Amino acid sequence: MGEDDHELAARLARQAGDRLLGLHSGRTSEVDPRVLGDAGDNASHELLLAELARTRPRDSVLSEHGVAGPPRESCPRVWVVDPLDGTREFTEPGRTDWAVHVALVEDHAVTASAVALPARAAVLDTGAPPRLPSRPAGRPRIAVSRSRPPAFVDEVAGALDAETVPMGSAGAKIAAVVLGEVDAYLHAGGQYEWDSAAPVGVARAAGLHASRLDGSELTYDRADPWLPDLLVCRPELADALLTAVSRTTVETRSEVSR
Ligand SMILES: Nc1ncnc2c1ncn2[C@@H]1O[C@H](COP(=O)(O)O)[C@@H](OP(=O)(O)O)[C@H]1O
Repeated sequence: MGEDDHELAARLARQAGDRLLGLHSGRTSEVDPRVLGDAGDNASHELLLAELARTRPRDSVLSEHGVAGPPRESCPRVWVVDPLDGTREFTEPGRTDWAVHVALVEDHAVTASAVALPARAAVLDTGAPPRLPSRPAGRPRIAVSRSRPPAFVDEVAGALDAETVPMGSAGAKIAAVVLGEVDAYLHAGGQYEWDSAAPVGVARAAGLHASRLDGSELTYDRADPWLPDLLVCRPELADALLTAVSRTTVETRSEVSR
């Protein structure tokens, strides 16, 4: 029997990650970060699209950098991929908070996915999700964007006496929750389906809570891929975090600001 969808997602995320690491090893200090970031986005995107066309020719693909395969509207299986999440961090020497996302979406839900963290030599996938470690004693830790931390998070952190942990890449932040390095990831103000589909699939498979900030379902493969806010956290913190978010006075959503 050939690879199942979980195995395929994991293999493609790993291979794309290896290709990205290869670009790092050929780097010289003179390389313009924007050129390196674009080279990474393109190389990973091309690898993922070529392999998906070869192994799943009847499926549709929605990538941050383009679409492929049959039209999404008529296709029951859609791969939602982010070839390089955390492009900025990828270009900064020594950082490990960047990722490759590969997710299969059926009926608006993620049914198989993988997140590669190439600089940590790790791939998390829905076929063999990691076991959530028990939470260490101490204040809760909330991962937030290092470049665009949402203003309301300080209010939420205050309500839970939590500390915030700035980090790049939605995939790296959700992986940090899955691996027990932080307890939650909060985001608002803008994102697209490819930023969260694969890591949310892995988080759910590992038993974590994942939702919009109002507690509603995260749904994928919609006509408009804009998906501006989310909460991923340990299940025991979900009620407290959703309540704290609902009580914030700072604007939590900016659906019009893309
Ligand atoms: N306000 C916003 N609008 C659109 N995309 C956003 C955004 N804030 C974060 N993102 C995207 O979400 C991903 C993680 O962001 P962050 O590191 O700030 O947490 C990044 O994806 P890419 O690196 O694939 O572009 C970033 O572009």
